[in-house]
Amino acid sequence: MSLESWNVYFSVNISSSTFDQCILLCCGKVVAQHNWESQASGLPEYIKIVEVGPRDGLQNEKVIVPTDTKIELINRLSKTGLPAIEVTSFVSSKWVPQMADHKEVMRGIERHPGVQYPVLTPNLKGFHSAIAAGATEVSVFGAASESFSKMNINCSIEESIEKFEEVAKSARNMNIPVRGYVSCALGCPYEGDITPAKVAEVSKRLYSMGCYEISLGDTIGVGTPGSMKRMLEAVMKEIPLSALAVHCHDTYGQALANILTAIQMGVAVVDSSVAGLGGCPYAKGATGNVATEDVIYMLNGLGINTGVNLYTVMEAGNFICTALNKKTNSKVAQASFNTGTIK
Ligand SMILES: CC(C)(COP(=O)([O-])OP(=O)([O-])OC[C@H]1O[C@@H](n2cnc3c(N)ncnc32)[C@H](O)[C@@H]1OP(=O)([O-])[O-])[C@@H](O)C(=O)NCCC(=O)NCCSC(=O)C[C@@](C)(O)CC(=O)[O-]
Repeated sequence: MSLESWNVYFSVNISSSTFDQCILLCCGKVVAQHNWESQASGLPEYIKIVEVGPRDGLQNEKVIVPTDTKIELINRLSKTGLPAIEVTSFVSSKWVPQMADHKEVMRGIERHPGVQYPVLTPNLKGFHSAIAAGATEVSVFGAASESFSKMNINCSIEESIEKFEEVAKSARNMNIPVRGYVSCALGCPYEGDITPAKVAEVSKRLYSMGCYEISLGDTIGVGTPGSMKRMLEAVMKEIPLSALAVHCHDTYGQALANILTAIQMGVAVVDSSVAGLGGCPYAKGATGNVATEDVIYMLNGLGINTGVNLYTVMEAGNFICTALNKKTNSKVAQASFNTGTIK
């Protein structure tokens, strides 16, 4: 067991300064192993994590989360090294009551240099409110399924594209970057299978209107590495790889495998949610996003840099789970709690 070979064993609590870099032993068991060799395997050297917990993670919570708790969560996440934290949605409070305090959250957070704080804006009304509240980046959110588009944003795909074009035009005039989501990229709660060609078509339209990045959402977590590969192959014919992100829910326990498939294909942006919180109010039964902790743990093991400190993300996860009185969905956090490495 030598330091050089990274077989470093810790029998004490996780050290925040070394957590991202080392092999970890809890109670005599190896729980993490850094493997520099895999950097030579053609995987991206850096993966950007887009933290969607404060928005996607909380939007489905039945009990309204106090605004101060949301702000505290975002402030904690801002100190973890995460490069992007999705803060809230400027949507109708009748549709998503949990996001009704969007202005207060946006105005209340501490912004850290180098961290992006995007917010969801489905239309011009949402865009103008977001900008007035201080947003400096927005996301439009479309779908590759007609039925989901109707259920989620009350309009057809075509109508949604028209609304997004208005947002994109205003954003361009104000130098505001726009991110684009394509939901149901691997399946729809109402229509079932969605063709990769449809995902590619909607993605191309969002990219052509100026979205700098297209996040491909497995909204209900039904995808597998096989369907992820087929979908990405279709989308990559239309959009540069550097403009693609994946957004995987973990309903069927496939999220990490799907993300690994995507990064093996060169995707270098991954959405995730602290403590695996989340779900879409218009995708019944879909569980949370892949947990940020679990993604970072996997990427650390592959020797891929994220710039994110796993320990402080686990602390933020612990904070929000305590506030919500629920158990974390992160396997990594669960394992760490069980072995007493985080209290
Ligand atoms: C899109 C709308 C607003 C259309 O809603 P609508 O009812 O069709 O809109 P409307 O233009 O007819 O307006 C109706 C009312 O909504 C208001 N309104 C209109 N626009 C806004 C706005 N931006 N912000 C606040 N209020 C708004 C408007 O002012 C009016 O108010 P009223 O006169 O009745 O008092 C509605 O359908 C809505 O809010 N949907 C919620 C969608 C949502 O947030 N879904 C969850 C996020 S998407 C997701 O989770 C998937 C993702 C991104 O994570 C990726 C993945 O996993 O796949």
